[in-house]
Amino acid sequence: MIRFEHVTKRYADGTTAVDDLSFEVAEGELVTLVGPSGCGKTTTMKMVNRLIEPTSGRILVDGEDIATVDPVRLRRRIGYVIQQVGLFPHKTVLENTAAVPHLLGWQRKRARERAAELLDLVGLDPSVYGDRYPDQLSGGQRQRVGVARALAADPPVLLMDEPFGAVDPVVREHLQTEFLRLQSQVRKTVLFVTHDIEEAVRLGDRIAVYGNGRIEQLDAPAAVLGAPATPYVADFVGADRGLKRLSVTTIEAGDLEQPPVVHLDDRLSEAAERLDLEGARWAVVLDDSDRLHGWISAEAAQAAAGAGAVRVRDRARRMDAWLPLGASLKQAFSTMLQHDAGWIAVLDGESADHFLGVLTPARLHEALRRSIEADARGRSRSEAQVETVPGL
Ligand SMILES: Nc1ncnc2c1ncn2[C@@H]1O[C@H](COP(=O)(O)OP(=O)(O)OP(=O)(O)O)[C@@H](O)[C@H]1O
Repeated sequence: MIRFEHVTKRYADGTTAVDDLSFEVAEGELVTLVGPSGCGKTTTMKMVNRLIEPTSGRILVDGEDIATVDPVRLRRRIGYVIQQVGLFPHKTVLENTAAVPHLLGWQRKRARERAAELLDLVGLDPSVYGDRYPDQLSGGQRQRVGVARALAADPPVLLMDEPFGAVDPVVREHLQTEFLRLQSQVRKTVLFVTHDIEEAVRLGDRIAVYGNGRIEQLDAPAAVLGAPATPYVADFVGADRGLKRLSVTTIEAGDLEQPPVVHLDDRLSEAAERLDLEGARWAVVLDDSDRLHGWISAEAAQAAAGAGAVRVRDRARRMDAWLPLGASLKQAFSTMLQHDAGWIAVLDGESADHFLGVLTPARLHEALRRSIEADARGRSRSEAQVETVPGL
């Protein structure tokens, strides 16, 4: 969809900002450009909408050499979101969002309807925010209007230059999550510039690590973190890249442990016996329809059997936290911490009504090590062998 062929940009003062760059972004793909300040990310991006012209080489958008396309016509096909947003201060949120369709000659009513639809899509209720002016919004809300505005004319390509750079880390993470949800619906071809490796890893289908006008590595986030191509990339992604992988490594069925499972209506004495027989300290408790209810400890089951309690439901404890298969290890770890839990139940991703097993901290650690080993050896995670120093 976007193709760079031997593109070089040398500024008038002799600075080579981009040096013989060749790569391609597929249709519907989100590629993050990440690297330290001054390495050529913004120059790369601005050449796509012809705000900057390359010194040599060519760029194709949807098969067409953009040097031959009128810049104004080209920019209609390319949404552009920047850090400073650049909303018109004297226009309302709705008018700002409708600005591009308006320029394209859409009828006023249709442009406003489309703008309202997009505000809704980026999480801003148009009936609440539509008539406000930009200075009546928070920084995060202004960024969302920027994204809505860039999407208003439904361009196939989006260029985003540090769009979430100016907001605090909590709002930033929130905007990233919403943007991922949005992108899964609209599937634009996106080039996304950031100097934050965490953001690059979280958002990118692939990430391009820049160093001095060149791409040092272009690969899936897990591969860049697991097997950096050069010492420069290893240094840039950081010594804690194992930890960063938590957010891009997903829970697989093979990672789960299978504790004993009992049902709410089972007799406590039988549950106690089962736990004893299997040498387990607790069991997962499911309801009649096999949905997760919580857990019961071996102690509670044994003690209660003599104290008038009859059924598992009399002593079972609730556990509301669970994760779908395919959630990230980072989500699993943070959910465990949030609930002071030594395990987290994993349910079937689609309907979330089928209990699959539990993830424990030890299994989480093993899954992470396996995924690193698997990437380094080009194998699947289930084939990777890891040796573990035995615990106490
Ligand atoms: N108009 C210009 N004239 C001369 N040099 C320029 C010009 N614009 C950018 N540069 C230089 O080109 C190089 C790449 O700049 P660019 O803005 O593309 O980097 P970047 O990776 O986006 O940086 P940042 O993360 O700080 O925005 C830098 O050395 C910069 O100083």
